[in-house]
Amino acid sequence: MADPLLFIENLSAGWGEGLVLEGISLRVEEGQALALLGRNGAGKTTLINTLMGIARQRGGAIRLAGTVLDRLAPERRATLGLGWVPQERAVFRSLTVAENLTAVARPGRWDEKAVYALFPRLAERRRNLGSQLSGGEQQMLAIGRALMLNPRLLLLDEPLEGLAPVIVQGLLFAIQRLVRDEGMAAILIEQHATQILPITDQAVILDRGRIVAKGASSQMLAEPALLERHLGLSLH
Ligand SMILES: Nc1ncnc2c1ncn2[C@@H]1O[C@H](COP(=O)(O)OP(=O)(O)OP(=O)(O)O)[C@@H](O)[C@H]1O
Repeated sequence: MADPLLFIENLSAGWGEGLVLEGISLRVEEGQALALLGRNGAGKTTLINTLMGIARQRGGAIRLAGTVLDRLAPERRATLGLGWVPQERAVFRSLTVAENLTAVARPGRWDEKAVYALFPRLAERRRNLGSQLSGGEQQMLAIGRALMLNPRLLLLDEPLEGLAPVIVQGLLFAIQRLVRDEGMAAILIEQHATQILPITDQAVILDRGRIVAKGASSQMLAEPALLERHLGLSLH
């Protein structure tokens, strides 16, 4: 059988000597979007940071399209196809929007024009500096910049955090276009399960560093008791 796009088996990882994640196994196929859910401190960011080679992998295996990532530097993982949008967005504040995008460009389907088509707001702001953007615009730019790398798998760490509801709706719509219409494979971290489950294919819930539930996103949406138990959500 062909390798999945992302294959994680029995992964344990943490920071320094501390272990945060244990026994994590999951896979993401080409064109699939995975929701990574869990309460504060469950280990979601640690998992993404382990994929990027920033948190420390202690055991298990990570493969991207068959290539073992385990000991590779973050830059190498980006070159192999991981497009990471960290929680803090980290746009270049002293560069314009256009410069932020072209600074990291690699050839492929995603170029400046394609990013502006996905986020028309960025086209209007293309001559503005990173420091002049609103939180929502910065998030669009951070996603656009990751796309300019023409990644195989996009890793979005809480892209909706701290944004006004109207901005959240716009971003969700763009992310939906990306994963549904463009078939971009992605892992999306989100605190609010009900926002992200409708636009993803499968979901994983982490609790205290372990996977406590896994399945089709549609199935999870249909099980409010499960979400309530693991996420403390009330959907009524
Ligand atoms: N950069 C870091 N250095 C050291 N420890 C960290 C770091 N980032 C996270 N941790 C620790 O890892 C554990 C899991 O946190 P993590 O941020 O992965 O959870 P999370 O599910 O992403 O939560 P949140 O939604 O609050 O970001 C916590 O105990 C946290 O203190």
